[in-house]
Amino acid sequence: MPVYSISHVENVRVCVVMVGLPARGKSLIAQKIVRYLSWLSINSKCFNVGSYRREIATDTVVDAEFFDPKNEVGMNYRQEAITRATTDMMKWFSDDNGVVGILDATNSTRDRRDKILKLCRENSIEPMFLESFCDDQDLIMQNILDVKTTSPDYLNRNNEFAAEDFLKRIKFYEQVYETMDQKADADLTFIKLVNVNSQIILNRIESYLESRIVYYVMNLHIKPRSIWLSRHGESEYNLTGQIGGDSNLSERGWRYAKRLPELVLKSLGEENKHTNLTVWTSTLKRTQQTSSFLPYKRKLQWKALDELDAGECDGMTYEEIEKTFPEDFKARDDDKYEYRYRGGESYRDIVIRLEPIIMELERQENILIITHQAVLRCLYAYFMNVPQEESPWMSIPLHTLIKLEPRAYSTLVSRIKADIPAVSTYKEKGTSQLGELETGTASKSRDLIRDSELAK
Ligand SMILES: O=P(O)(O)OC[C@H]1O[C@@](CO)(OP(=O)(O)O)[C@@H](O)[C@@H]1O
Repeated sequence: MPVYSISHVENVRVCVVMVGLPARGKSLIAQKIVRYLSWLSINSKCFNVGSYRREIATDTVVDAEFFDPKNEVGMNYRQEAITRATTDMMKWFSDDNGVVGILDATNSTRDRRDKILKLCRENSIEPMFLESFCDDQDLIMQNILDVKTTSPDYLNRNNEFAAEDFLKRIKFYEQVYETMDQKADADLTFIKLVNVNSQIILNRIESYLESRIVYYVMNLHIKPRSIWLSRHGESEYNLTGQIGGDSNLSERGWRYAKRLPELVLKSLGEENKHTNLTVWTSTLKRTQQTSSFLPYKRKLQWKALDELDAGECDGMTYEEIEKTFPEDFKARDDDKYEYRYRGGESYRDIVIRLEPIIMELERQENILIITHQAVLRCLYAYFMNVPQEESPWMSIPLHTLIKLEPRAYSTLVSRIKADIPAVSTYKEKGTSQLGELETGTASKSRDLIRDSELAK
């Protein structure tokens, strides 16, 4: 049976129109919304007007003066770029069943916003304006240094030139910028974030989909932090190849539990060794036993982090499942993301129950999560933007600590192996056999996670 999501039930299509001066983190917010909604299977796409402008304005110098509102050449190119972006977006809504399109540009004047509004209304798309208003000079400078100095606009330019030129560009935009206003824009649906989220103004949020986006952006923060992910140590069920259950750790699993504090310290590095982590586990014994030697006071159990419920297959090996329920076994291999165990769950079901976890993770700072193979795949897929058809097939070996460092436009991944062997719990498509013993040190070619991998 198909599982419906909000976008099927409501039949609403939303165009999120970003608003704000340059260097206000608009692109970052836009990309995060797309990643979050895509993870929830809501068809969403970002249309970055700057990329369109770079494609067309190739025969002119693009420096700060290009953005002078009195510069006719610049204005023409910018007009052409927004026209192309909105045309592509409308085409995407109709041809590709788009649900949430994000128009990532400054959209800084009321005149420009009125035109977009009109276009949305003509195409029966709900416009929702999302302004990032920021007058905190430190935040602005940080954004310029983090992002703009690496922008394609400043290829082969040094950072000093880039920062100075960019400040000039902002000055030109300030001449015409009109912020969203509760009186002047009273009829519009909008969210106004003031200095990231120190103040949030909401106006006419109507659909459920819009309210999900509001709730998500309200929880975002930009403080640097890391998230550590680990499967529990090898369990007794892992040794016998049985799935599910609530078994204890094996002798090697306990060894991993004892080694884990050392791995975490190594990953924190000397200068951060006193960082206080919060540890999240599932309610199952194997994750709690794995966390038992960690010196951190705050340890929380989440039911939502429990392993995929295998229903009638709980406690069976893959071979037994293939013999007892051959059709189910094949159906799962054919579409592992959607397949729901008899009386149990699918990967899609896990994603749905993990949503509050993702929301809380966005709010929190340094968290170490000890959970299970399927759950970890889903969490990893969110941070690394892994497509649905791939995520259930990712190999996430036992006895390995993964560190994620969310950055402006990517998430940095590193991992430390404990050097304690463990069985493989990885089953390839088309077989009921599990892989060979993991040595706990070597990387396997099928691993989708590579050291220092970057995900857009
Ligand atoms: O989706 P697949 O690849 O079957 O992986 C999920 C399975 O991983 C297992 C191990 O085989 O996780 P875990 O080690 O956390 O118990 C099973 O319990 C679970 O059903």
